[in-house]
Amino acid sequence: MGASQKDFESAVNQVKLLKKDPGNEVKLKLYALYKQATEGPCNTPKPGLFDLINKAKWDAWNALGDLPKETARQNYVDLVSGLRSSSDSSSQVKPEADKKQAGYETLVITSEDHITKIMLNRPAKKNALNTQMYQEIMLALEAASKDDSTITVFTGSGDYYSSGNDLTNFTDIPPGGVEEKAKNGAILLRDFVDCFIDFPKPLVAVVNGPAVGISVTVLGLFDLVYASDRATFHTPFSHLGQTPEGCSSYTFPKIMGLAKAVEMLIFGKKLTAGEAYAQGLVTEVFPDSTFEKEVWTRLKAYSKLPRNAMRISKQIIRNHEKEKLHAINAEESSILQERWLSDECVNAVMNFLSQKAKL
Ligand SMILES: CCCC/C=C/CC(=O)SCCNC(=O)CCNC(=O)[C@H](O)C(C)(C)COP(=O)(O)OP(=O)(O)OC[C@H]1O[C@@H](n2cnc3c(N)ncnc32)[C@H](O)[C@@H]1OP(=O)(O)O
Repeated sequence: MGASQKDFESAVNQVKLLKKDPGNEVKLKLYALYKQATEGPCNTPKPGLFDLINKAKWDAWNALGDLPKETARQNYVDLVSGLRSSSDSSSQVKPEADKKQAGYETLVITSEDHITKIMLNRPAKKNALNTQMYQEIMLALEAASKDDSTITVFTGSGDYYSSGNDLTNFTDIPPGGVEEKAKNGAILLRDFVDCFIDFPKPLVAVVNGPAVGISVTVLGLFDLVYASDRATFHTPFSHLGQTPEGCSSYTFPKIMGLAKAVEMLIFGKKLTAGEAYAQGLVTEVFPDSTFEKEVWTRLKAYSKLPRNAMRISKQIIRNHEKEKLHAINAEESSILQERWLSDECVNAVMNFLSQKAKL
């Protein structure tokens, strides 16, 4: 028998009493199930691109499609019951969690010296970007665009900058099947890259180690890229049956010339930091032993420059390309939507997942 209205109302009240913040992904699930259980399928207009929080809520609700109200009610009650038991058994907060800015689970965000630092924080998975991390990065960029920092910095925790898209993202198939999965992935990718195209302040990548896939391609949208001499830059798209994203089909040929861009984007040539510097993708390379010290000294000095002058200069330099970049991003995302359904891509991902294949 399904959950009664009373069970549902009691679960709604229990959510308010949870000892531990369940995180954004779970909160979105709760929101979507609540709306579905009380109002049925999503019936409101899609919020605008920059209304990130309401858009994330709308996407979550809309993703439930025609799920019956009774099932949504039951799923809500089950989810809350799971949260209650995990909240009760883990009320001792881990020291690491204390350091993180509230609300983020996959990132550590700090603000100091007028610099907002967004650190990718899944070191055990080489900072692979799962769905939650994509969403949190979009929220973090929106917040950084409005805070009082002058520059925003991305870096990775542990030995990697990032191993790119988390290939296990492909395993979580929604009720609408693989087509819906690919469609949602393309929407997420497009929204994610749009945030980088539109980011108004100087954006800096502190590439502390190897970078793979989408963590490399979006570098073409950054304003400074500092790399440790341990970093490498790898876009193994053909190996994965995939195609370029992050506007790299446009920015890479423009930055490094067609021949070198083809070597990376079609043939998957992995570049050392020195090669990436020679080809204009990296601004400067530092010895790993002094990387952090040198880079942060430099950035702290830059962060004292007048905020508005830097923002307006970025606008002048970048604005005339914005429309083109949005169009390229839309095209790359829609091509990838098809690619993700291809045998080539499915086989490559299965290969990674089954054998933990090294590229
Ligand atoms: C929705 C938007 C979609 C946008 C699309 C973007 C396209 C891309 O980004 S393509 C690039 C995708 N990335 C990869 O193909 C990299 C795959 N990973 C690897 O080849 C290797 O893991 C590595 C070379 C990065 C590191 O090798 P190493 O031997 O040093 O460490 P591992 O033992 O392999 O890794 C530790 C741990 O982390 C997991 N992991 C690492 N990278 C990923 C990843 N990209 N996706 C999922 N999981 C990853 C790895 O499986 C290990 O996990 P376990 O400890 O559980 O075995």
